[in-house]
Formats: sequence, structure tokens, C-alpha cells
Amino acid sequence: MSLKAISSKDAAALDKDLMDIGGFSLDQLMELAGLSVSQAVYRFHPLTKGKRVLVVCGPGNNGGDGLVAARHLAHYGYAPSIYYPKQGKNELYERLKIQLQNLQVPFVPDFTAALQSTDLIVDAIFGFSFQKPLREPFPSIIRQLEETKIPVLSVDAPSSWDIQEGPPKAGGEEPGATFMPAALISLTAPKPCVKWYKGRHFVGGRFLTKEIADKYDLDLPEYSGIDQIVEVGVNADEKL
Ligand SMILES: NC(=O)C1=CN([C@@H]2O[C@H](COP(=O)(O)OP(=O)(O)OC[C@H]3O[C@@H](n4cnc5c(N)ncnc54)[C@H](OP(=O)(O)O)[C@@H]3O)[C@@H](O)[C@H]2O)[C@H](O)CC1
Ligand SMILES: [K+]
Repeated sequence: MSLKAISSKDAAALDKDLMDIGGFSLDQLMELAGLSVSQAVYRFHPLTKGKRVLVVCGPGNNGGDGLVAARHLAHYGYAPSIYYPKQGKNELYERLKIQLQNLQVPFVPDFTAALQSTDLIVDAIFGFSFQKPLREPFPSIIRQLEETKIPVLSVDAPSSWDIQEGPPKAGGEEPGATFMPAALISLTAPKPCVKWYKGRHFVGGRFLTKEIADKYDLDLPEYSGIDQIVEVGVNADEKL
């Protein structure tokens, strides 16, 4: 299945539409996005493959999706831990942190050490608002994600990839040129950088109406039953 991609500019406008005219709050959208992420983890990495999931969260809403996903994963029986080196200021993130602390989900201080004791990594560092170049403290984190043999599932986009133009150029100074997560979940619709992506690809964010999908010329994925995710092919249309 090949779905049309949405540019970073349109993805931000669509989110605004969902809140301004669609009647959604950010909490709701993030909850549904994070729920989709947790289902993609369950599909890609069932509990039998190992319970330990290190969720790496960035300072924006991509990181918020990771915090929500970690809560659902804890309820499913996984053992999530969170690495959150630059924490978002919004009170929404504070509430998500309290929810995780109440479930005894640990916030770990050392990324390199945490990589030694996990079965899966969720990359919830940056989504559609990422703007290169990478700033501290993220370059070393991205280098370690590039080098690790542990499977990575990226949320909305592989962090460090330009949303429109894909991975940084090989041989350049920017880390991330060889970062290729084993799985990707695109939220609402694939972003243009999916063109460079090779791996298992899921789409989630089951809240789009036909009206909004038409406005942004998007395909509505065919979700089955109560699923919040659909597994799709690896490439989006190259119309952008
Ligand atoms: N409709 C949906 O599907 C929904 C998707 N959601 C998720 O939200 C993200 C987009 O979230 P947003 O908060 O707009 O932005 P990001 O999380 O992508 O990133 C912003 C933060 O990252 C920092 N940043 C950006 N570039 C860099 C860089 N080069 N180096 C270091 N840090 C960077 C940025 O920092 P500033 O200092 O620039 O402010 C921000 O802190 C989307 O992708 C989905 O995952 C929502 O959950 C709602 C529904
Ligand atoms: K990401």
C-alpha cells in the first residue's frame, strides 16, 4: 500500500485545523498518537522478543508521543524506561511524567548505559518540526542510534533526517547519514522523507475525518477492526 505524503508545513497546519476547527485538544491528539505508537511496538516487537523498551524523548510533541506510548507499554506488560535529556516546558509533559512515575517507569540519566540493557529503542526525539543542524545534546545520541545493533522504532520520522530532504549527506558533519531504523510509524500520513526509508512502515493516528483528509489531499488508511495502526509499504508517493 502506498500513501500520499504530507509536507512538514502542511502537517503543522493540519494539527492546527484538528484543534481549531476539529474540536480536538492537544492532549487527545497526543494520546491517540502515543496509543498508535504503542500498538506499532506491540506489532513489531511482541513481548516474547523481550520486554525492555528504552523510549528516547525529545523536547517537543514527538517526545510527548513517546511518553504516552511508554505508559501504554507499561500497562501491556513491557518494562519501559525513559531517556529524556532535554525536557519540554509545557505542563502537559509534566502531567505525562507524573503518570509514568506513578507506574514506577524509570527516567534514566545515562543513555550509553541504558543502551546496554534494552531489547528495543523507541526514537521519539524529533518529528515534523525538526530543523537541521542538530544541536546539543543530540549529536552523540544520534551517533549511538546509528551504531547500535538494537532495533529502533522511530516515531513520525527518523530523528536527524530532514523532513523534506531525508537523511544527512554521507561523509558530511551531520550525524544520522546511516541511521536507518528497523521500523517507522508515520502519524496521520507519511512525511516526504519516507522516500529514503527502508524497513517496516506503519501509519497511525486514527482521528482524521474525510473532510480534513480531502483538504490536505491525503489517503485515509484502511484500519481494521479496533486497530490504531496499519502496516504499509516502505515508500510514499513522490508527489512532493
Ligand atoms: N497529527 C498528528 O499526527 C500529531 C502528531 N504529534 C506529534 O507531534 C510532532 C511534532 O511536534 P512538535 O512539537 O511540533 O515538534 P517536534 O517534536 O518535531 O520537535 C520540536 C522540538 O525539537 C527541538 N528541535 C528542533 N530541531 C532541533 C535541532 N536541530 N536540534 C535540537 N533540537 C531541535 C525544538 O527545539 P527549539 O529550541 O527549536 O524549540 C523543539 O523543542 C509530530 O511529529 C508527531 O510526533 C502530536 O502528538 C499531535 C498529533
Ligand atoms: K522521531
